[in-house]
Amino acid sequence: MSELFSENSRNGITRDLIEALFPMFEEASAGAIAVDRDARITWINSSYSHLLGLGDPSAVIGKPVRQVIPQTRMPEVVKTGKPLLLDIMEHNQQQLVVTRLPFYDDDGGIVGAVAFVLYDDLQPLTPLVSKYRRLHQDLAAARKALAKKARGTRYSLGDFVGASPAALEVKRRARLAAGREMPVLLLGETGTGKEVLAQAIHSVSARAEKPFVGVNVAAIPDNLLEAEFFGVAPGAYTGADRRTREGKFQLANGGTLFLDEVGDMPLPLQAKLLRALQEGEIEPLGSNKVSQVDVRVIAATSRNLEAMIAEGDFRSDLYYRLNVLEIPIPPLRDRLVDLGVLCEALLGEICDGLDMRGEITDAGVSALGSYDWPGNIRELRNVLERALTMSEEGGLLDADAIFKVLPRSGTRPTSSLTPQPVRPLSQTLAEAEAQAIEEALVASRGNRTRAAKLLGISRSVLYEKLGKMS
Ligand SMILES: Nc1ncnc2c1ncn2[C@@H]1O[C@H](COP(=O)(O)OP(=O)(O)OP(=O)(O)O)[C@@H](O)[C@H]1O
Repeated sequence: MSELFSENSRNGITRDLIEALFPMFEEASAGAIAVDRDARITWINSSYSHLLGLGDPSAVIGKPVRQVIPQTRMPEVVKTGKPLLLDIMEHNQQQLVVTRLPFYDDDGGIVGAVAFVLYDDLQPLTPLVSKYRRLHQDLAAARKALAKKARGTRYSLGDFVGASPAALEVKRRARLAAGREMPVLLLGETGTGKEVLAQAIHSVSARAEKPFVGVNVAAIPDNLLEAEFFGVAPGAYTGADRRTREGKFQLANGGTLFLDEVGDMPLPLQAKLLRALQEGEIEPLGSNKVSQVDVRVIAATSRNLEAMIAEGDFRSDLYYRLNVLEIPIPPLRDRLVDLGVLCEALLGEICDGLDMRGEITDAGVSALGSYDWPGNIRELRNVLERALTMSEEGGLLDADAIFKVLPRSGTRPTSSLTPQPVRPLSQTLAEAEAQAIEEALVASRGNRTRAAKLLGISRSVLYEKLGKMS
């Protein structure tokens, strides 16, 4: 401590208080350092010198702090006299959360500055930051939903983002579907935007002012599905409500019923659904009265219904009834050219209502293109959200930021249930290395200097490795 405050700056009650508090801060932090008014190191504690990987801490005393910690902003604090209360600093590829405070002599002149490393690992903060962002997103989504409440939908056709020929074809068919009353079948992997599209079709159809009701068949236990779809008559079974419970068909009357994951519907219910669609009438559970409903059905599935029909798991008559207009939605990996516009739209959504910007560089977009996106746009959104949470560049995502959060595998993850043959370690390592190099080259658009930098190796080592790979 004696080295920290000079003799003439140690007077006064404030100074005493600071001196009393200092050991507590120092102990609670992951490291502390002080500089004089010329930003030269006057003191560094052992935990910080250990964290920075310095051999002998006394060897750095008197040195300009930038010489030892290139990214530090202590010179700025000494110069402006303004504290930097929470800052993220990178040192040797490690992110540190730092607080820097100036200190003054009794005449108000700046004597130097002190810094505390509050966290030497951002990981513990991730849940907090994510939670904060999620709350803001929920708020923004709730506001958006309220604005669209009259329509009962959150999405319109403009929300299905994409300018590739495949995406434009999807939108063309959706517009066609909106203008007609026929049933629509949306086919696509998980996260490709089936629900976005179903809501969009409804919101530009003649039924737009009527309810849009969605039901995910896969999410409801089989024994509850019938009640969920067709409702329950009062006292239908022991313990049933005395009042009528409306099913999704009644709730959607006049509007659109979106049947998500229709391929997961058990066969007995398929028969009842077919009747409801053919006759336009439903029979609530425990009732012997049928009632008329006017519902337009949009169904969706990620399963191969034709294969299910061949196996006897899906009724072909129901399939033909649902599949009057089919809209196949391509997986993201088949329309990678849309990555740029999708990122722009998703980053805008993620940052909506937050005091931050979210942007991605061209190299960041190329890095995203090296992955095959089994979870499609939902997964893309999650990756961007994670990258923003971890980003240090004020929300600008470059290839480094993307690779930090992108799942390692460039191909679909193989099922853990499928035992993989054990191979020599050298072979596995060589493959992993080749993949990392490929990813770096994709991210750098073939620029080898940049690729080497991304990989943290010299250009010559990269050339040597490329030579061995070819
Ligand atoms: N074309 C798109 N443009 C913009 N955002 C999209 C697009 N497709 C999907 N999304 C976003 O991806 C997420 C998943 O979309 P959605 O729920 O519609 O997918 P889904 O195909 O219905 O998935 P699942 O089959 O798992 O229910 C949502 O956050 C949605 O906003």
